[in-house]
Amino acid sequence: MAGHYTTLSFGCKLISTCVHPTRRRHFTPFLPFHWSSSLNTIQQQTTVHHYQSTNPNLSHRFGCHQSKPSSENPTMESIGVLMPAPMSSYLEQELEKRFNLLKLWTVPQKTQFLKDHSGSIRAFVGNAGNGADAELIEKLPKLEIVACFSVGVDKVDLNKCREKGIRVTNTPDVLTDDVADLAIGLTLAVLRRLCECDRYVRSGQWKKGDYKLTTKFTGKTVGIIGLGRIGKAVAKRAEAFSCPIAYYSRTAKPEPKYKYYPSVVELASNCDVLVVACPLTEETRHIVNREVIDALGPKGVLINIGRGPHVDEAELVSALVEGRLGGAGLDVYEKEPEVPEQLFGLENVVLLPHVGSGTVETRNVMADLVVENLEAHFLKKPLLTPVV
Ligand SMILES: O=CC(=O)O
Repeated sequence: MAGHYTTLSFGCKLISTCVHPTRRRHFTPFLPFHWSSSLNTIQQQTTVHHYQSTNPNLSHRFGCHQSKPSSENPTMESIGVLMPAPMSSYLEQELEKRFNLLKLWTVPQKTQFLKDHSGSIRAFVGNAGNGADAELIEKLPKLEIVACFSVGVDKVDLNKCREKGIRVTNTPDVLTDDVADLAIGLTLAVLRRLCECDRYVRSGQWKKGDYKLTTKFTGKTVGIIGLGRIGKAVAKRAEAFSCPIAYYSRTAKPEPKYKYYPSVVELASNCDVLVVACPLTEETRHIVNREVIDALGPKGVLINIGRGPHVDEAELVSALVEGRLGGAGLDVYEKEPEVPEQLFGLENVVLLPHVGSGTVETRNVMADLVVENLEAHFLKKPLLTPVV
């Protein structure tokens, strides 16, 4: 390792992946002037997203009143908003207040239902697992906007949307902290065997002897693929654990504290934690392949909080089973909710059910953002977080 990295040597390597919205800016529209001064004060103490929310919890926190929803926009009630699967009861409730919410999962004859309502469906709400592919988009001739209840838009056919002039929004920023927190949580869980220790206590094994020694996190080198919002948030947290930070991205960033590597293999060879903080695209599919896994080696740990297809899962499984990789903390998988069963018996692996942004607080703010993007669109105002 170059520079200050050369002085450090560790008994363990870590790789982490996460998704991030590379092209999104911090959004500040609709911020009333009187908020600005209170936000400035709050920002000195904590991370605050400049986002005017109808979420009463946030309104209370920011000392401002809740904005009025649908009553001001009665014409919106006839707009059909299609939701393919349950995502958040709060989101459903807020959409139902404003629009004609059509819950596809509640109807048995889905094809007929889509035909019957294709004349009124002008919006689609997707999430990480439920997107709008070309086939669905073709079935909805009146579709104007796809609002994703997720930061990742890999399940939406963006080209088709561009071609048809359909707008697309996502929920960046508001989930960054949770996803980055989870990356650190998974890292600690794998290195310190937190889940295995918990099982040890619950099964009564502690009475027969102490748990074995584990691996220290503080000071390990964390490598990040893609230094976007989530990548930077992971880096910031890892810095608090005195971890040197290294990263890969298409071009070097003005982050002199962090060591840049021009390839993922080089990064994996030179770090203990590798964070793939890039969106899932054709370019980043299987960005963690056999070569990267081998470069990480038997003391390395892969943490994936991005998308399953960032990693060649078959290669990952065989590397873990054969002991060619030190461990893995996974929140995402190639064919969710299917998880390779070969991983179930491995104590150096921690498996989560895609819960990166899954806190009540964050999901409610994400829901507000979905609703406000839809409202902005139908009121012909600028979208808060446009992708297309
Ligand atoms: O995976 C979750 C998201 O993209 O928000």
